Amino acid sequence: MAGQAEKVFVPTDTELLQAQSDLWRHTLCYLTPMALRQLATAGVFSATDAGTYRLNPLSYLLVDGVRIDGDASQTALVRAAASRYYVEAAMGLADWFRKDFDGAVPSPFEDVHGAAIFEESMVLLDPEMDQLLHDALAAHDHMGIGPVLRQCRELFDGLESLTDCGGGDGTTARSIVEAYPHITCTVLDLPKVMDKVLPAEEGAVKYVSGDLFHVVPPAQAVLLKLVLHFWSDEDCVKILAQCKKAVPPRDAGGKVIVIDIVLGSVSGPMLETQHLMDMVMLVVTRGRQRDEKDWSEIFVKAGFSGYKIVKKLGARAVIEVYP
Ligand SMILES: C[S@@+](CC[C@H](N)C(=O)[O-])C[C@H]1O[C@@H](n2cnc3c(N)ncnc32)[C@H](O)[C@@H]1O
Repeated sequence: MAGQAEKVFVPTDTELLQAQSDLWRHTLCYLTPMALRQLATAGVFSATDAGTYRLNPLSYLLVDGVRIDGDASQTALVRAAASRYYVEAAMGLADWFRKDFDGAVPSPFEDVHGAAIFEESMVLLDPEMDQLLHDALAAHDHMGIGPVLRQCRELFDGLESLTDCGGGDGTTARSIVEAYPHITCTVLDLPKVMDKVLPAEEGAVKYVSGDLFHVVPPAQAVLLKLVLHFWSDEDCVKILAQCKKAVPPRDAGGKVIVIDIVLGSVSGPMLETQHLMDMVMLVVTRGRQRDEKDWSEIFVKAGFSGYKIVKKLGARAVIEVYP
């Protein structure tokens, strides 16, 4: 209150010592990957009583060729996200915030490097990095459908057909058909992706080359797995509106299945992961991660009548959205 001396915050000795230790840890965390002992302390490896180190579930994901529901190695993702391209783009964030852009706002990545990830400009800038980005995307995307198939059976029960929108090389669709052979699956992706898939991969899954902003092949359900976080809210509404046109009414079993992060659905270190994933979308794309309110708003704007968070799976969630 005005006129009264402001109460000065005085931490206890315990708080002070904890704060100092935490500050050192945050400041020096760039050294963590540089020593086995540090990696073990951070939980990347497990230390044994014999003074050796062994793999744990986290480091197992860094073993080349490791297979869990298909290729599970996340090495490419780590190498891409820790590359100088990502770090320099993140360092450019402060300048990017202060700039006035004419027209479409580029991501900090585009602003710093003059190229956008997954676009032709990246191939021209650095073909090796472009390949690493694609490998990282595949590693990121391939992990995750197994738990959905095992833990969300109700999503697929009674489902006759599904379009995997932005379904990449069809890894997810093939896993769905293998687990639920009665489902007719179609994959929609850009011509440049489909050109590499077709015709070799034609089989139980149908592949369609197209643009999800224009038309989505009709099915009882449309799947958007790790697609919407790449796009702005405005673009998400456009994509979802196309998906809505592709599915029948709710009472005929029509639905859109969204698999993405719901910010705030978890706590502790996993919440920190969600927030870092939000930051990385800000740095390298024009998209973002969303909390439940954000999701709800774009579903309403796209004309859907309701939604249900079916399951939280790690940092991500599975949402059913009803026409
Ligand atoms: C992050 S990946 C997700 C891949 C896949 N859903 C998965 O989880 O394995 C996004 C996908 O959307 C595709 N995509 C991007 N823009 C698209 C568009 N306009 N029309 C169709 N697909 C598009 C990309 O080629 C890419 O395969």
